[in-house]
Amino acid sequence: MAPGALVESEPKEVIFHAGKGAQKRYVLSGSDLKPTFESIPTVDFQNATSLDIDERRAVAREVYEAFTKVGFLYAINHGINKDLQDRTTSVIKEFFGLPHEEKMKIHINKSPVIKGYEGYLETRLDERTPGDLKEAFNIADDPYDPEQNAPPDLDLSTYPPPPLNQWPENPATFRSTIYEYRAAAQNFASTLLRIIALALDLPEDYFDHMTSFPMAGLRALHYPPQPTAADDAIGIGAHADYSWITLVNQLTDTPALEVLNANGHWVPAPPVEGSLVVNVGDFLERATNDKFVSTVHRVRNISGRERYSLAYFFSPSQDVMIKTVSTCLAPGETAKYEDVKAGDWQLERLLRARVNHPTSIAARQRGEI
Ligand SMILES: O=C(O)CCC(=O)C(=O)O
Ligand SMILES: [Fe+2]
Repeated sequence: MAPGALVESEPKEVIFHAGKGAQKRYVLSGSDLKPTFESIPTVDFQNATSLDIDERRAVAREVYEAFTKVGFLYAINHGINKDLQDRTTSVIKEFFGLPHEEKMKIHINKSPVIKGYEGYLETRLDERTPGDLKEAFNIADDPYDPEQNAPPDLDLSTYPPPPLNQWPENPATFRSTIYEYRAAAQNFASTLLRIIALALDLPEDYFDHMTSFPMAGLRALHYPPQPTAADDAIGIGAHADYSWITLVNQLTDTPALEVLNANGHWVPAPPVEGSLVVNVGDFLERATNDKFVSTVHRVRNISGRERYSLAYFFSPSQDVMIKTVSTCLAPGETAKYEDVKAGDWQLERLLRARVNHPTSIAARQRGEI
């Protein structure tokens, strides 16, 4: 290269998956730079359930700031205790350490709702890579799992016949521990829903109806170390979440999560002991007419160490209509999005992201995706 030639150290655009498919964001520099975040704020939820409304409102103001400007926050004092976190980390590590054939017994292709074990390179969010360098275990809302206490009047006709979730035989305490964690995460999500309602100037119980049998999924993840900074390697390609909110527990101290700011720069979100990463998903972005941002993120494990994490995706019950919240529209302003049924919208996105799954192939043949 000639002396003085420009060295392109960063790609000029970032490609990510959000909404209906691949989108682009330009990487800005110099005078093009916009005001945007450079770090992830921390919000203390100690007072989120205080008996004093002013204290609850103070938490809501911080959540409003974080969700409008960043779309991500670190939550502390979220109520998931260290003992449960340690036991959860331990069963997850043990599960991923099982022989491949053992994990394949519960492969997602055996579940009509794409739940169970998913191996390395099976998803590919970034088409420039061979696939996402991670393995995962997924569960979702499943009325046939007694631990989920489905309401007696739930319309089962919207669910395929059992089995939906698939559980490994080992470790023996895997299922009970994962359900214990799910209950704790759901508890915090319910608190958060009330704080979000306050932040949007709504009655605190405004979103409570969404939780009668929420689409609450858990996804345990294992990312092996990837070759340092290789462009064609990624743990999970850049994407926005199809959830209402996501709670990510970075189970170990391995940094790898990165969040995209408005300038197309990646801001690290390293593990902070005792915290959960909370991010806005596409449903909440839609309902707030883009006031809260469903921010793009990715996982790149260049630490040289194994990384484990556990994401809890909270979405409303299947039959809830996602409508624009009135307080998010200025007088005369119209909603950017049409109303959608939560279950239909989520399923479509799930199927699009798993092109080779039998349920996706069948939906494509019927022209549904
Ligand atoms: O592992 C993480 O930190 C994040 C995972 C994630 O973004 C996802 O599963 O949607
Ligand atoms: Fe995500």
